[in-house]
Amino acid sequence: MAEKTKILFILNPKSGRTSQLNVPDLLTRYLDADRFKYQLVHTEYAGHATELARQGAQDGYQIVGAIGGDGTVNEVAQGLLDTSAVLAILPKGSGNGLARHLGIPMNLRHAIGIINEYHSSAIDTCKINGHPFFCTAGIGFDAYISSIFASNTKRGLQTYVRLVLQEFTKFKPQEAVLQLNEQQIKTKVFVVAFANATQYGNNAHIAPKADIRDGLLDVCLIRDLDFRKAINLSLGMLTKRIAAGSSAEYFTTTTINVRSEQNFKFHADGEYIGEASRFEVSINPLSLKVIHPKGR
Ligand SMILES: Nc1ncnc2c1ncn2[C@@H]1O[C@H](COP(=O)(O)OP(=O)(O)OP(=O)(O)O)[C@@H](O)[C@H]1O
Repeated sequence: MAEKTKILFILNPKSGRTSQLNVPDLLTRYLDADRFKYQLVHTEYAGHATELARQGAQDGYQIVGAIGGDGTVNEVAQGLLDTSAVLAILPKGSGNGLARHLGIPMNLRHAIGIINEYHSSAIDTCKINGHPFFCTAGIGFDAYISSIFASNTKRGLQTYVRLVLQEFTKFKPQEAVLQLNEQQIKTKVFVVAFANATQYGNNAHIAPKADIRDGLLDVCLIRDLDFRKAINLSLGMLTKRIAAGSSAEYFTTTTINVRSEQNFKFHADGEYIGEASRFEVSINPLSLKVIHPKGR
């Protein structure tokens, strides 16, 4: 009999839907026990998932599964960079941007079914000032919101929307210079989003044309926004029609540099990282293997 494939599942107990999900029970019932043997570990602090994933890959687990939201997926995926282990995602977060992009079902039973099929391929990975990201990163308003969100005791979509509405009028665009494709753009910046995947999570598609395997970053520049344009933009994100609107401009590139006189806050996969006045964002084509539904 063929040897079973070893999976290490890493669960973030603090992520998203904390409800009555009984992950051990779901894994026992629905993961194909003839094909896989697994171990389930819980994170104990922020950043722990990266250590666990790296150790798991070193210990010979062929698959390392992230059970959580984009923050957990980011941490696990970081630990798998430069290893041969394959990333699996069981979405349990509030946004689940990468899982949604890859067509992984939000229902955990069905997501386990995708692991059972074990169809995988490589995706691009990116870095912003050395911090890996796999879905989106950004400077400006989205990072400003993630910085407040990080210190909020309540998470979830409702909190996020409330913060956006509350903070929108307070936020002032800043001057910056963008350097990409031998082009220099000196402009006010409300948001610059760097997209590997199409969405922030929750089906908010900031870069509807982004292809996660094309070796290119999709850059979305929003110079300034009034309330009416912001509503249009939000609707555009949800209907994947943002590119047709006038508030957002799009570029594709392999590297982009941004500099400014003032600091910008920045995020990677929705997690607030800090502030800087210079940014280098780059892409490493097809550098991480991920399990996803066939054809995605
Ligand atoms: N045991 C832990 N205790 C406290 N924080 C943790 C723990 N494990 C992970 N974290 C942190 O929890 C944060 C949120 O995780 P995650 O992003 O997966 O959930 P989410 O915010 O609900 O989902 P999404 O990003 O999809 O909206 C991450 O910043 C991660 O570092």
